[in-house]
Amino acid sequence: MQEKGTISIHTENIFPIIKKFLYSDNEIFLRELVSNAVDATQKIKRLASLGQYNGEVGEPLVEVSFDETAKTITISDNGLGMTADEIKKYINQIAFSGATEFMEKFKEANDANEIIGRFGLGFYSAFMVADQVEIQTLSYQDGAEPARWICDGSTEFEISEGSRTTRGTDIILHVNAESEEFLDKSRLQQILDKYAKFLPVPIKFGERTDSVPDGEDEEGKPKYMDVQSDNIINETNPIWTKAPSELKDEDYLSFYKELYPFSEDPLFWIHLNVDYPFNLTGVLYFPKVKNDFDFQRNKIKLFSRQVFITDEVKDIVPEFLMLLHGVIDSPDIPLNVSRSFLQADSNVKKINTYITRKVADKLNDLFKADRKAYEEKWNDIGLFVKYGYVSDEKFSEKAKDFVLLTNTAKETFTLNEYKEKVEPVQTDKDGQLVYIYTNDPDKQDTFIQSAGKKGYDVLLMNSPIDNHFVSHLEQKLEKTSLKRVDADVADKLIKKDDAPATVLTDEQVTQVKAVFEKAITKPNYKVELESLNPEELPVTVTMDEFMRRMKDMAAMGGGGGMGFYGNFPDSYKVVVNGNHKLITRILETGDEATQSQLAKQAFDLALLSQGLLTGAELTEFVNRSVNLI
Ligand SMILES: Nc1ncnc2c1ncn2[C@@H]1O[C@H](COP(=O)(O)OP(=O)(O)OP(=O)(O)O)[C@@H](O)[C@H]1O
Repeated sequence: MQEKGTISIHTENIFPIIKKFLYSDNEIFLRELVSNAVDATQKIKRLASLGQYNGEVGEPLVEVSFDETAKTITISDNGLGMTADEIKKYINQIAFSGATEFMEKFKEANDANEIIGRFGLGFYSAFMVADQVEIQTLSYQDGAEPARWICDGSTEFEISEGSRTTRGTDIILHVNAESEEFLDKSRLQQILDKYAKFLPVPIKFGERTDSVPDGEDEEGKPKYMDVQSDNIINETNPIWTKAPSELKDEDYLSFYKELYPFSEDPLFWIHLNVDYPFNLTGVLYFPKVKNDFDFQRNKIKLFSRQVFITDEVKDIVPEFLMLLHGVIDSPDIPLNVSRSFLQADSNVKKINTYITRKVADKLNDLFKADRKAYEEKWNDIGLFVKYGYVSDEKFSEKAKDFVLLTNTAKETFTLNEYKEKVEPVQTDKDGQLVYIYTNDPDKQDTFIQSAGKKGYDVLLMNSPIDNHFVSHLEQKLEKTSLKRVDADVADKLIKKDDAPATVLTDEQVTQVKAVFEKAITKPNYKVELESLNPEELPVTVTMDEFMRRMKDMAAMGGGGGMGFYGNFPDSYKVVVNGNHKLITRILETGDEATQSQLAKQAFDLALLSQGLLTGAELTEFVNRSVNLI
């Protein structure tokens, strides 16, 4: 048997194009060829179970080997093999409808995966690294002859009698000059670790030597001997393929350690297992999250039938769950995913929804089953529960029952509990609930104390997500607004009817205002007299809640015209408590210098309590204080 022919595509120069285009991620040739080999061993098993093959199936095995001198890499399997006719059918007729279509489409393709996936060019990825590709194969079929196919990457091929004596296939790559990096043990090991670590069929790569006990020597000491065995690089039954009932916590933890050797133990995990309307298995872990968003991204590995595809799961896993670790395996996601595919695929959207639901259910279960343990974990999970609450409508719907609020006394509440707690005291005269929060309990301590005196509770909102969380709460909660504790003096944070009456006449108000305006030389500080509780501080410096939020958003790069606010200088309100006895003192001294000194001192004290007094102003304050005592 000897036959020469032309591969049936119409465009002569297609290989150079494939080669050039695919060059960037050429390591995937190994993934493609090993996957084909695995498929071949699984197919023979299936044929046997269907009664279409009566021979010995044996233990499936795929072997990857290389020869530095001959410059070859060989992928061998004991799968179903191919007859010469099958080679012609499956290998020669490239599995796409026509070269014209390919030529048309490749222009818009974004990456190699996209081309391979769309046109079924798995086998041909071999030409990314090889000048010449050879197949030696023997089919399982009765009376089959071994066949050999060789092709140099042009459209010319040759089929002849092969030399294989056992059922299965060898794919021999004659590695090209640019790809010699692959003729290296550790490089190949690395690629296999990446893509083949959890394949369902044993993958052999070289041999390993183990030292095993071998009785005792004359002196009674234990003896050891070296035993050679196949170096199997993969775990054929990783935990996500097993039923949760078969697994113990240790199994999940040790798998986690295997995936992320240097990480702390995860907080908990979710075993995913669904077969309708799409097929998906996996284990997602909740890591200990520090307050750094990006650092731990891309920790979820995506598999398709145990073949690693990518760790960029952006479109499959909801954005807010990108901090999770673990694996997802779905045969409904093709081996060669590309970004444009993922975005368009309806299964992907369903998977996304499913994962969101599972995560929400798990959190809800944890919360219900052991609230104390849940609260202890809140430090770590709070970040993504809040992230999910603000960014994902479906999640938010469920999370409203287990998202927690923490106050400055470190007590935690659900949204409902908190509402009940503060409703009696923190409802304003129009029936609007006002939640008060701090984002910096040290800096805002004076304000927190004042709010406390009025019986107000202060929430802690000092994580990176809290800016968004606050706005979102305001949208979600009925008749509720949130104010930072320093947005106004405590008396005015929540508008009530019982404001203390002013003791000053209009004329006195004007007089005091003038004193302060003269004493305060800083720009953008606007003086206002208010009639507050006499116990309150004589002067308080505040920044309007709305203005501050706009500026915060502008600082975080928020779009929608926020940049406009960023250009405003900070502007503050200087609230002078007209009912404080200091004001009476100011009015009583006729001496302008003393008036100014008292006003300055009170103003600086207000700045000082908020950490706003620094540099030369601070020195001046200290000197003035020394003079006063
Ligand atoms: N090791 C092998 N043993 C038996 N048949 C094989 C082997 N490798 C390839 N084949 C045959 O060649 C065909 C074409 O392989 P190729 O990798 O190009 O495409 P595919 O596996 O069908 O799709 P994909 O693009 O997903 O890899 C396979 O479907 C299979 O029939």
